[in-house]
Parts: sequence; C-alpha cells; structure tokens
Amino acid sequence: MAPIAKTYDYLVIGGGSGGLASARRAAEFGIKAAIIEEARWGGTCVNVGCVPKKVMYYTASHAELIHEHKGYGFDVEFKGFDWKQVKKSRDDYIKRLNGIYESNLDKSKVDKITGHAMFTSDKKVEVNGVIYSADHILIATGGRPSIPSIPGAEYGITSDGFFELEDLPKKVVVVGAGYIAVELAGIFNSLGSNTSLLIRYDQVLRSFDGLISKGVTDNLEVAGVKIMRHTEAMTKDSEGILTVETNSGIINNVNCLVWAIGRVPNSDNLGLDRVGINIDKHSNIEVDDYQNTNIKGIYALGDVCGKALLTPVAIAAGRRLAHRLFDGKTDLKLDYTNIPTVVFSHPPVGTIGLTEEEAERKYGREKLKIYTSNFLPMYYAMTENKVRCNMKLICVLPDEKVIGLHMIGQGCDEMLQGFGVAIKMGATKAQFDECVAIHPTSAEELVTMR
Ligand SMILES: Cc1cc2nc3c(=O)[nH]c(=O)nc-3n(C[C@H](O)[C@H](O)[C@H](O)COP(=O)(O)OP(=O)(O)OC[C@H]3O[C@@H](n4cnc5c(N)ncnc54)[C@H](O)[C@@H]3O)c2cc1C
Ligand SMILES: NC(=O)C1=CN([C@@H]2O[C@H](COP(=O)(O)OP(=O)(O)OC[C@H]3O[C@@H](n4cnc5c(N)ncnc54)[C@H](OP(=O)(O)O)[C@@H]3O)[C@@H](O)[C@H]2O)C=CC1
Ligand SMILES: N[C@@H](CCC(=O)N[C@@H](CSSC[C@H](NC(=O)CC[C@H](N)C(=O)O)C(=O)NCC(=O)O)C(=O)NCC(=O)O)C(=O)O
Repeated sequence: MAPIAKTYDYLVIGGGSGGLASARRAAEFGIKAAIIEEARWGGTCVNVGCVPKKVMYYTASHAELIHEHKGYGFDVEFKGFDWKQVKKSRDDYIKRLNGIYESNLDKSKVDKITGHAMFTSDKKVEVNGVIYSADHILIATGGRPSIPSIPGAEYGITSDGFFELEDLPKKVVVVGAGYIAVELAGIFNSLGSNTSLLIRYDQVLRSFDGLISKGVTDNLEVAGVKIMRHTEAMTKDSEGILTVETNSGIINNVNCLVWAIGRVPNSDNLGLDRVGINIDKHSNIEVDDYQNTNIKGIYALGDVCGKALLTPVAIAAGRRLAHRLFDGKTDLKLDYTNIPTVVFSHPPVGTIGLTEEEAERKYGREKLKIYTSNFLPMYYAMTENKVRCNMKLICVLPDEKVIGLHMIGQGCDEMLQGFGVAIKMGATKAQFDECVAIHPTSAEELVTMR
C-alpha cells in the first residue's frame, strides 16, 4: 500500500458549494484542512448550475424586454441575437470564478488535492494512489443529472450539455417538470426556440403550492411553450435530427432534447461500502440532523444527501458543521424548515413554508386563514404583454402565524429573502401588516392583504 501522504484534521471530498464553504470556514479555526476535487473548482453551482443558468436567465430577460420597449415609447429595431457571444462571455466568467475559488482556498490555507477520491477499508481516502487520513472527513460530492432508460435516450442531452450548446437550437424538447425543466424551457422559449415541454402529469412543479404549479404551467403555455405528455422513445437520423415519440403524438424535426427529470447523488464510485456508510433507496447518503453519517468522524451534506438540493443549503450546512467540529459550537446544525426558494421561471416564483395542501394536512382546514392577491403589476400598464402577479399567504389560527408564502410574478425572486427572515422569526399576519407598505411596488401587496 502507498505510504500515507499527509494527515489532516479535516478532509473534504468535493470542491463544490458545500465542500468549499465548509473547508474554508473550518480553516478559520486554525485547523489543518484539505479539499479534494476531481473536476472544476466551484462544483455544480458555479460550472453547470446556478451561475451559468442565471446568466442565461438574464439573457432571456433581455429578449423579453425588447418586446416591451415599444410600450414605453422606444423605437428599437431588433437585429438578432448572438448565442456564441453570450456563451463565450459566460464561459470566460466561469473560468474567472474557477480561478477565484482556487485562490480563495490558497488564501484560506486549505490544501488543494486534485483527483477522484475513494474510501479505503480503513476509513482513509485514496486519491491518485496516495492515501490521506483525517479525524474528520466530509463527503460533499453533489449529484449529476438522471437519464431515463428508454430507446434512444442517449440522443438527448442534460443540463450539463445545455451549457455546452454552441448554437440556439431551432426546435427543442425539454423533458421534466421540476426546476430545471421549467427554467430551461423558459430560456429557450424566450430566446426564440420552438419549445415543447414534456411532462408526465397535468402541471409542472407539482410539489409546490397549487397557485405556483398552475401559474407556472399557464404562463409557460401563454408564452408559447407547447406542453405535451411523456416521452416514449427517440430516434435520430443521419443529420442528427431527432424524432420524439410521446403519449400525445410524435414530434418531428427536433434539433435538441434535454432530459431534466431529476438528479442522482454522487455516492457511487466512492467506496462507501468499504467503510459501511449507509445510503437510502435512492442512493442518498443517510445523515442525522447534525450531518453525521452512521460512521463516526464521517459527515455528509449538500446534494449527495438528497434533501433541499440548493446551493445556500449546502453552504449553510457546511459552515455550521465547521463551527460544530472546530469552533466549540457543539449544538449547531442547519434547520431545514422554512427554506426560501426561487424558480427562475418567466416571471419568477418565490416560495417558502408549507403549501396549502401540507398546511391543511398538518393543522386542518378550520385552523387556516388564507389570503390571496392577484393583480397586474403597474409595469405592464404600458406594455402590450400583460403578466399578472399572484400571491398567497397561509396563516394558522389563532394568532395567524404565517406558515406559507407563495408568489409568482415580476420581482418575486428578489422579494422573497426579506419575507423569509420574517417567517423564520415566526411573524404573524398582524406583524406583516404593521410594516408600512412601500408604494408602488408588488411587494406592498404582501403587507396589505385582507
Ligand atoms: C442547472 C442547475 C441549476 C441550478 N440552479 C440553482 C439555483 O438557481 N439556486 C440554487 O440554490 N441551486 C441551484 N442548483 C442546485 C445547486 O447547484 C446544488 O444544490 C449545489 O451545487 C450543491 O452543492 P454540493 O456542494 O452539494 O455539490 P456540488 O456543487 O455538485 O459539488 C460536488 C463536487 O464534488 C466533486 N466530486 C464528486 N465526486 C468526487 C470524488 N469522488 N472525488 C473528488 N471530487 C468529487 C464534483 O466534481 C463537484 O465539483 C442548480 C443545479 C443545476 C444542475
Ligand atoms: N432555482 C433553483 O434554485 C434551482 C434549483 N435546482 C435544484 O436542483 C434539483 C434538481 O432539479 P431537477 O432536475 O429539475 O429535478 P426536480 O426534482 O426539481 O424535478 C424533476 C421532475 O421531473 C419529473 N420526472 C421525473 N422522472 C421523469 C420522467 N421519467 N419523465 C418525465 N418527467 C419526469 C418529476 O415530476 P413529475 O412527478 O411531476 O413528473 C420530477 O419532479 C431541484 O430539485 C432543485 O433543488 C435546480 C435548478 C434551479
Ligand atoms: N448575491 C450575489 C452573489 C454574488 C456572488 O456570490 N458571486 C460569486 C459568483 S459564484 S456563486 C457560488 C456560490 N456562492 C454563493 O452562493 C455566494 C454565497 C454568499 N455570498 C455567502 O457567502 O453565503 C458558492 O458555491 N459558494 C461557495 C463558497 O463561497 O464557499 C462570486 O463572484 N464569488 C467570488 C468570490 O467569492 O470571491 C448575486 O446574485 O449577484
């Protein structure tokens, strides 16, 4: 066996959101930390997730605004859109971020190890034939897109492939009904692709409050996305053009199909069985409230645990773990309730807390008071295109504590964070209303509902 290369206090596997945040925070407490990454520093969020996605969302938002300039008196001629230029600028930006994240590790004095990490049977970690040991080992290896096992599935791409596209496809099919399907279909559609979205049931985002699932499905259709039922099989001709068979008919001449049907954890190919780390039936690593796996001294967090697959969740869990292990905050853990989240649909969704269905199950209908608001944001007074805003507050009696807030409309993405603080603090409807409205904004509706 190769000799031990180095012993650390904290060894982190995975240089993505959770791993980076945890390693850097831990190093602040004077311990010896190292982080292992097999691909690009920054992980999913920076390389093939939130960051390039948000660039494309902003790109799509420009395309929408062009159509709205006229209403505000601007005579602007649309001469075309250069996907290649945006892709190049986006790739350059991501490369800069990779460098920033790498140099942040140096500044924090966290050792960088590049290569694929595997556990050995004696609770150590092997990378490129070198063995590393540590009292505390964190697994933050994230996940990857799922691909179904249907004939021709390999002709499709995933969100990873979306970021490699060199041109805007003329005709595109997105399969799935979650965050990624909704966001990518919206981007393609706004930028001018003929876009179909294939879903299994009646609406997208089925696990969200009904106001959101219906609202986003309707908005996609009004914006021109064709929503169809389920993919059965796919074929590709010699020129790379796809034919997609669905329950509701055949879609011909498809230039690109994107699978966006969920993600699987990177818990395989890690040697977890050699140490006996438990995984659940979906292969997510099992952890307790403190991110402990069943093996002492080995922790896991972020997407590889399969709960709330969001960058700030991985970061928050990672930083709390570092404080718990190395800063004497022995009881610190992430509270996974009331996590605010945004879907970057067109317009965006902001949501936190229980859906109406969940609240009814938990408290009973008679204990709930629901407030709603449906209005046309003032911005659309001048435009031809009109997109209404829909909001819902779910309150529980007797004091009308706000236990759910769901909204879809212009600005709802940026609106949510502050309301998230209030809800996390246990605010009641009366306390919402005590805050004087800011006029004219969409947000004021949330403190004036009756
Ligand atoms: C298209 C898309 C858009 C998204 N948009 C948003 C958004 O807008 N907002 C949001 O909050 N979240 C978003 N997410 C989710 C977010 O990216 C993830 O929740 C987050 O990146 C999870 O962080 P993590 O640290 O758990 O894993 P990751 O960021 O995936 O990092 C894991 C790292 O571990 C490395 N690794 C894996 N196995 C090994 C091994 N054996 N050895 C060495 N290294 C290994 C991987 O290469 C990777 O770099 C999006 C995701 C996708 C796919
Ligand atoms: N803005 C943000 O914060 C973003 C966050 N993310 C995170 O990444 C995670 C992964 O995203 P995503 O991949 O969209 O996964 P999601 O889990 O959000 O959604 C996947 C959906 O696809 C549908 N589906 C599953 N299997 C199939 C199938 N075989 N054929 C057709 N549809 C299928 C299911 O919906 P149904 O049961 O209705 O068919 C399922 O809910 C998200 O959950 C989110 O946490 C990702 C992007 C943006
Ligand atoms: N809220 C700002 C975010 C700006 C931002 O965070 N930009 C990042 C882009 S990558 S975004 C990558 C993502 N960062 C974040 O999520 C930022 C988190 C927040 N600022 C915090 O510290 O908690 C992440 O995975 N972080 C892991 C980690 O930080 O350890 C950046 O430039 N970073 C350069 C730098 O940090 O010097 C916006 O949306 O514009």
